[in-house]
Amino acid sequence: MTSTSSSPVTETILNFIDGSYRKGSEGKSFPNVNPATGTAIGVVHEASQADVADAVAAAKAALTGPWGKMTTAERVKLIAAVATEIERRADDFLAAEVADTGKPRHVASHIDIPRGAANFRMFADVVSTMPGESFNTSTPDGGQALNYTVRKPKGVVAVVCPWNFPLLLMTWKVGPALACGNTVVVKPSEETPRTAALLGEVMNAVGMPKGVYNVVHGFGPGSAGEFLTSNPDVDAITFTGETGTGQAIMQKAAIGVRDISFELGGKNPAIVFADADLDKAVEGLSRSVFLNTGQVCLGTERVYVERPIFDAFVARMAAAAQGFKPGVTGDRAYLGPLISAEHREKVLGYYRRAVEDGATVVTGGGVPEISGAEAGGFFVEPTLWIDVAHGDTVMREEIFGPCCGIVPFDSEDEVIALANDTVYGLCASIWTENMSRGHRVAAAMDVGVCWVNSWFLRDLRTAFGGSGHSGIGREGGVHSLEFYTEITNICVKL
Ligand SMILES: NC(=O)C1=CN([C@@H]2O[C@H](COP(=O)(O)OP(=O)(O)OC[C@H]3O[C@@H](n4cnc5c(N)ncnc54)[C@H](O)[C@@H]3O)[C@@H](O)[C@H]2O)C=CC1
Ligand SMILES: O=C(O)/C=C/C=C(\O)C(=O)O
Repeated sequence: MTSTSSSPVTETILNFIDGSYRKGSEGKSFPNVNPATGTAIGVVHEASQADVADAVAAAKAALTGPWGKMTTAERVKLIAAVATEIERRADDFLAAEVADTGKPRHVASHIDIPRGAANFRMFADVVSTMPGESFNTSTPDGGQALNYTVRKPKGVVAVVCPWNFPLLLMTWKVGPALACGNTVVVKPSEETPRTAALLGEVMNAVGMPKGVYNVVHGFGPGSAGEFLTSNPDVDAITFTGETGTGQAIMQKAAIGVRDISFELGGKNPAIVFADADLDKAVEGLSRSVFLNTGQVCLGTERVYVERPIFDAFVARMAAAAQGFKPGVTGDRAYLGPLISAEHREKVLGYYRRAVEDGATVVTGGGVPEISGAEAGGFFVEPTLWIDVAHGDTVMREEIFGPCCGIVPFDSEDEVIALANDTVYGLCASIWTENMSRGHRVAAAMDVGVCWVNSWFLRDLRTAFGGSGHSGIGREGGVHSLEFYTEITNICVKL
């Protein structure tokens, strides 16, 4: 990405290494495709192994340069300036994110871009107010010792990102990493390279020292992702994406015993009790199934509904689903495309599989008829299934599309067992007007995050992450400090 243009849509997208934009040293590039039209709209310069090594070396050197010598107050001021600059350039970030993902502008302008800024501002606050820990300790000779901790940055952090909320998920990691004094090398998804590249301009504009923030473009295996995660000068790896990719990265992290933080896939359940406020439940769950065209790790793909309201709920959800309009850009009800032709093929494979396994399609189930510029986009219909069995593939595997299976249940114990019977453990939502039940069932969910009568309601200070195949570790607020800092305990004999 050039540092001067304000029209990112047609730009060449470059790596950002040691404060400068660079082509890949091996001359390789790949197209950047707009998923809403299926057309190439840019060229991304792929980083070679040598480029990735340069980025890591720049990040390592920056740790002992002006960045490493800053006080916390100076560092936090710079981080807050990054947030302000993202806000000032919100239109550029919005254009870049919409071009890469095809998502509705109102989604990117209300979720992706503001969170990009908030992730820096919140972690600047957390680090400024970070308390230390101390203990007075009795010693064997009848005296006293004082134990206290100091936190230090871990070093060079590799940040490997997905394509569904590119700026949001990248800054969710870069914000705390920098606030804690680390340096980063970011590997954005090959599908969505623009906002990570654009953030380099922001870093230079606020005076971030060179080498603190670096971006390398490319793919996973045999490309920038693998080059980065296997570089021995990377001290820690934070990753959001597919569970299988997490396993591959974990193997690389084992060499050199590097720390990892993983936020992986999910097969998130929702439980709707008969006493739920149906309006609230349908509004919340249609958002959780269809927002971002279902490409949300927190999205709901299994809905359990208490039998007395099952038919009414299904009818209301079908009406809500039909309100999402794939391909109708500019309409408030616009349902964006899936990220790529390949991902659409994967989702359509699940659509076919559901029917083969005996599901009844309540609505959707295929590819919408679209004319005009969006005819080549990677759209699918919002889809709901009933008559799905617990063991069906579409009820067990993460699909990452705008679809879910809806299943009736008869008792609280039964539904808790069904909801928890998965290898994943990212999130759940419970819908009931009986708050004792809400608290009780929420606590029984084997997940990292459980919402009651809401979904994706985020307070950035809270612990965020998943258990089982959904991840390792928690980020958010002070929890991020556990991953992005190393503690030295100092024991002073008094
Ligand atoms: N937040 C989530 O839970 C997400 C889940 N997914 C799921 O994952 C599926 C595949 O999507 P992808 O974009 O291919 O996800 P992915 O997990 O393969 O890719 C995420 C990031 O990891 C990088 N990567 C891939 N393999 C790597 C390796 N061996 N070493 C280092 N880096 C590597 C990619 O280049 C990208 O930057 C989707 O169909 C969807 O079901 C995708 C994105 C986000
Ligand atoms: O709010 C967040 O921090 C994260 C939201 C979404 C995801 O993590 C995801 O879809 O991967």
